[in-house]
Amino acid sequence: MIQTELKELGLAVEEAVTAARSKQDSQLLSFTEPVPAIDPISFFANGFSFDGGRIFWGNAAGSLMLAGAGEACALTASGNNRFEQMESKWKKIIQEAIIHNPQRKPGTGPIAFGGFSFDPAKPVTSLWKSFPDSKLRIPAYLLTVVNGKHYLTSNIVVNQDDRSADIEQRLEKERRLLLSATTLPDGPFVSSKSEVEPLAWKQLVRQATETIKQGGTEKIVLARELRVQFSDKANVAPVLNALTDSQTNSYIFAFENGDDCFLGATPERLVKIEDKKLLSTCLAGTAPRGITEAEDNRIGQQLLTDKKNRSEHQFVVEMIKKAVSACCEQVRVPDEPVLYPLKNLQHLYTPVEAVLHDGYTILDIVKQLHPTPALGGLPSEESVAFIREHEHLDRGWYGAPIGWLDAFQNGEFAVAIRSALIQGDHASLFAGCGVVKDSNPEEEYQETNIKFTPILSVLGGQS
Ligand SMILES: C=C(O[C@H]1C=CC=C(C(=O)O)[C@@H]1O)C(=O)O
Ligand SMILES: [Mg+2]
Repeated sequence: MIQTELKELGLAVEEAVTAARSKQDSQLLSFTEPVPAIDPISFFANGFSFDGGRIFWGNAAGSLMLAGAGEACALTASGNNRFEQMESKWKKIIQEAIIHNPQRKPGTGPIAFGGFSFDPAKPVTSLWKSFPDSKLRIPAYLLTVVNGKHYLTSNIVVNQDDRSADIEQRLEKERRLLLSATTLPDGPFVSSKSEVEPLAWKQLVRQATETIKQGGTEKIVLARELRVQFSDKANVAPVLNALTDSQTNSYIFAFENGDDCFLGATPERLVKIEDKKLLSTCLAGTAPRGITEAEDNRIGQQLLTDKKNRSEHQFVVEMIKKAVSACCEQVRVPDEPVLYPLKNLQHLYTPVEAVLHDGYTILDIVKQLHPTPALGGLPSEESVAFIREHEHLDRGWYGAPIGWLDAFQNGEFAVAIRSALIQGDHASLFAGCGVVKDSNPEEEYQETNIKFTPILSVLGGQS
């Protein structure tokens, strides 16, 4: 990584042009500076015409928001060693980049933002055709809001025959557009919806419980799809706005790839790393919220002591604890879960804290953890094989890691659930649930219905 001294953007562009000419190859310049406050959703809305697509991230704590427009570079990787491929591609980009980022705040500078498919061994259908096994994008422009401060990072690929003055002119125009105030367009409205094969899905839950009872597998997470049609082409920015307003305690994410956009509001952190400190989350076991406080408390207390939900949860705790212990020291995991309340439902929640051993990166941890038994099952290989063979669904990026990493070994990935893939005037919504030996198909079906609610309601559908 070539770090430049504090300087003006124009001088940094000249330095990058000189570097491109001397190595006779393109040069990535990443320039970060503080900017006046702007709503990240307005920034996202302003970026609609930028090639490649837009990204959005709001962490569950509300302390970090990212909005990106355009694509400076894209990293893709496929197959079983996609995490390792990504790691080496990312390292190479960072090593060769010219980076001007004096304040080095997490989530600023050249970040790689994107996601992975749930299972690279499952054949891809036309539904997910524009989403590869994994893709991380360095956005052309990135707005980072960290602890209330706003930073703009411009990532520019400079070619050897570029002229500094032309680049500066283009940057000025695009930055002005992105940072201007805007009014959000109207959100989508659902004109019709259809559940994909609900009866066959309940039958599959029955089959999974039978398989579990025969031994060898203890938990299998099954998911299903709900398709919705909009009255018009859907605008994404107002959907993100509604998710941010309505889904507290959740990560709000969006990855737009060409004309398609995958977005959602997930409560499930996979891993966060900041200054070597690791946080992970065990989240599994579900109940609805009550209407009155008394009813809510009663449902919560029942959830905390319910045998079936506790077993669903415990499989996740044991697996995450083991995976984290392999790469970390000072691993701390409470003995008992607590409740994690969301707008429409509540979960059993156990946080995991640890300190990362030297030599490990966030992608190593993502590889170790994905899929946790909250999305795959236990044992992992057998449950994923069952899903691959029997589930009538192309999960695509649903249920898989989505997030970002920066050049300073910080990053955060969530598990992409409570999500939808928007494709013009229609969308597919996804929801799943942990099936254990005493799961009841009708109850699991109802659980997935509640899990559709947060995303369905912001898409303009009935809840
Ligand atoms: C698979 C999903 O939820 C997982 C996360 C939390 C609780 C779960 C459950 O109780 O079944 C699931 O394991 C989903 O929302 O699509
Ligand atoms: Mg469940």
